[in-house]
Amino acid sequence: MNQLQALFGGTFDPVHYGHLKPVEALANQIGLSRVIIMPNNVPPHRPQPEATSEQRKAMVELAISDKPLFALDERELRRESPSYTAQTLQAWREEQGPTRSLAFIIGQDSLLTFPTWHHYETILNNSHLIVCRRPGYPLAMENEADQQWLEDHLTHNADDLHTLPAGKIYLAETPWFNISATLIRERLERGENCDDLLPATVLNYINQHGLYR
Ligand SMILES: Nc1ncnc2c1ncn2[C@@H]1O[C@H](COP(=O)(O)OP(=O)(O)OP(=O)(O)O)[C@@H](O)[C@H]1O
Ligand SMILES: O=C(O)c1ccc[n+]([C@@H]2O[C@H](COP(=O)([O-])O)[C@@H](O)[C@H]2O)c1
Repeated sequence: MNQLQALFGGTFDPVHYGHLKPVEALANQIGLSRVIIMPNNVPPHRPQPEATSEQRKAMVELAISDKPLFALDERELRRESPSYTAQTLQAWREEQGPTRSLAFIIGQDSLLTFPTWHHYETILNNSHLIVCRRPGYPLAMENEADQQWLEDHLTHNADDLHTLPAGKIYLAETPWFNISATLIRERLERGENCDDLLPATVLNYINQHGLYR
C-alpha cells in the first residue's frame, strides 16, 4: 500500500508544543500514522542554534518518547554541510522509490520564505508540502510570482497527498499555537515560567543542562 510518509524538519532549539500539537492534529485530520521529526544540523537560513545538535536531538527524543505518532530521523544531523532540504528530500525520494507519496511539513512562516530556499523549485518534484497554521503570518506570498507558484500547486483535497507521489501544497486547518522557540529562550533567560509551552521532560533537560540562561 502507498502509505503517505511525512517528514517534519526543524531547528527545534528547543522543540515545543507549537511543533507537536499542530502536527498531532494534522495526523488525525488527514490520516497519518507516523510523522518523522528531522532536526537539522546546520540550519541554512538562520544563525546557528544555541543548543548543540546532540542537545536538540536529545530534547526531541524526550518530547516524543510517549508519543508513538512520532519518530526521529538523524540524517541531517550526520551531515556537516548546510542542511538543505532540497538535498535531503532528493536522497529520501531515491530511497523510497518514484511512486511512494512523500510530504514535508512546515509552518506558515516557512511557506513565506520557501521561495528563497536552496533549489526550492526541486522540492515539489520529490514531495508534497503540508503547511500548518501559525498565528502572526499571512497566508499569501509576498510577491505575485510566488503567489502564482503557490496557487499553481495548491490542493484543497487531502486525498491528493495520498494518491500522488509529490507536487501538491496543502494548507491544513490545524489549531493555532502562539509559541516559538525564540519566545521560550527569552522567557528562560529572564527566569520566567514555560510550563505551558513545552513538555515537562524537555524543560527538565533544559534546566539540568543549564541551557538558554
Ligand atoms: N507555533 C507554531 N505553529 C505552527 N508551526 C510552527 C510553530 N512553531 C514552529 N513551527 C514550524 O516548525 C518548523 C520548525 O520550526 P523551528 O524549529 O524553527 O521553531 P521556531 O519556534 O520557529 O524557532 P525560532 O523561534 O528559534 O525561529 C518550521 O516549519 C516552523 O514553521
Ligand atoms: O533548504 C533550505 O534552503 C532551507 C531554508 C530554510 C529552512 N529550511 C528547513 O526548513 C525547516 C524549518 O526551518 P526552521 O529554520 O524554521 O527550523 C528545517 O528543516 C530547515 O532545515 C531549509
